[in-house]
Amino acid sequence: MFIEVTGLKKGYTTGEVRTEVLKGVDLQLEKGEIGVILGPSGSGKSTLVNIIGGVDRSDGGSVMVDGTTVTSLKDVELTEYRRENIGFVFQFYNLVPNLTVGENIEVCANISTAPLDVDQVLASVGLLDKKDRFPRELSGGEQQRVSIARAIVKNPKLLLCDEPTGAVDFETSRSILALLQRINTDFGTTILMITHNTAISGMANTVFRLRSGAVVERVRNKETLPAERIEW
Ligand SMILES: Nc1ncnc2c1ncn2[C@@H]1O[C@H](COP(=O)(O)OP(=O)(O)OP(=O)(O)O)[C@@H](O)[C@H]1O
Repeated sequence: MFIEVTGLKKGYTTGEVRTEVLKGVDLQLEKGEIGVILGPSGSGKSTLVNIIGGVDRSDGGSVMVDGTTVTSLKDVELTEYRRENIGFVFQFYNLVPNLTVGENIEVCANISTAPLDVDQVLASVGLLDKKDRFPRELSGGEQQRVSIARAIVKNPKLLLCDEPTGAVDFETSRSILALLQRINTDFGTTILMITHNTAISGMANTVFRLRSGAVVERVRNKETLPAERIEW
């Protein structure tokens, strides 16, 4: 199993109030698959994905990714794990405003041990002609494609997407999802994606429904839907 989350727990203490956010989450995903996490606001989706990606720590349980027990890593090892293996895509693109499109991607390529070619990655997201533009000169959908290029230039094993289509319209969403599907096929990248949109679950191999900090439903799709055929 490529991702194996077992009994994962996480809580936060604010003042004197303790909130248990993840109450024993189990989740498995095979290598090269697409997993979708659905769930209401506050159910713990981002917290779960942040722990899998090594940006947050759990209180209990374990996360294994490609044979590495992420939950046992020391801080320095966790940074290396994240840098070498994980690409992140967020709802709001988090591009550096005073760097060009090309430079935004090069920054990530430069800290990776085996990066892909920047121009090749830009071409694969259809933005080679925008390489010298600044993020503010691009549409929302184009900025999201830059942020996807930035995430994949280091050729990550795992791409974690937190509401990647949350800020764009229907047509742009479909093209972003089609791009993610193509990355999954072309590079064999395993993708775990958070969304509010149940229509997107058709493109997943496995759909996990999170409620109040636990996976309450797990659905395996026999066939996955091409993003172009998703409707909502
Ligand atoms: N650093 C933090 N300190 C305190 N509470 C936090 C922290 N991070 C998250 N929480 C709380 O944990 C709960 C789950 O948050 P999380 O962001 O994981 O949910 P989510 O399912 O991704 O929600 P959304 O769909 O709204 O993004 C929320 O109630 C949130 O307020």
